[in-house]
Amino acid sequence: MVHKLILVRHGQSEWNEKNLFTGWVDVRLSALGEEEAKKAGKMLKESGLKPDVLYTSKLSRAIQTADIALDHADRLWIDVKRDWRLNERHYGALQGKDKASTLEQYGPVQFKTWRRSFDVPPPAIEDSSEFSQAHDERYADIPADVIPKTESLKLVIDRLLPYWDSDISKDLKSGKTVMITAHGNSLRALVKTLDNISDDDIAELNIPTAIPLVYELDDDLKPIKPAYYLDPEAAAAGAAAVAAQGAKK
Ligand SMILES: O=C(O)[C@@H](CO)OP(=O)(O)O
Repeated sequence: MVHKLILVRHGQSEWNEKNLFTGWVDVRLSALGEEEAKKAGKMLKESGLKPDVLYTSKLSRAIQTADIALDHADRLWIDVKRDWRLNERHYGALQGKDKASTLEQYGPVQFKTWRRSFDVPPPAIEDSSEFSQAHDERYADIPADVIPKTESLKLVIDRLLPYWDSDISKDLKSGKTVMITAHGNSLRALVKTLDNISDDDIAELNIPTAIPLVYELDDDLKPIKPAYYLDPEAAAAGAAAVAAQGAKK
């Protein structure tokens, strides 16, 4: 049996537009992001893919993207599961900082290490920071010492894979088409695992906003062919724009 998995990064957020490190800060979609989500829904509908269940993070930009896209795909009614383990990578003390100024201040090597290295997390955020999630009620059921104060991609994989095993993979194996709307780095964590990408090579992988990425998986949930974007040209341009983000003012 072929198991279908659709990954969608949220549309452009207000902080993507402003070029700020975001992580767990709960910003909403920009007007462009809402448009991108609509397009994603239309692409889904045209493709004939029919998600049966939706997984999202606990962050509004992923939730909004899913709602808009599913509405335009006539699938707004499907079951939904939200979990913090699909959240964006926690960006630590970088949350709220301008990417271009950070690149200028720390230089390209440190900047890329913080953004794209596999296992180097940025400095931790203080609980007193206005951009900390230490007291955010949506995480009230998570033990305080489990709520991250910063994360590397490796730490994202460590928190995401148990959820993949306990929930997402079960729905896939039962024959459901699963759609996940999440974030640039939480999706990089998943793609790294599904495609078995090395710790070094993952640095060069960027996920564009709101273009569905489709996996066809075997019974062991291994890809039976390379995953494909529903709009490959737009995806390549979008991924290049993400890679170049720090350079923008
Ligand atoms: O700021 C962030 O949370 C992420 C995604 O928008 O940025 P980056 O692509 O720099 O990891």
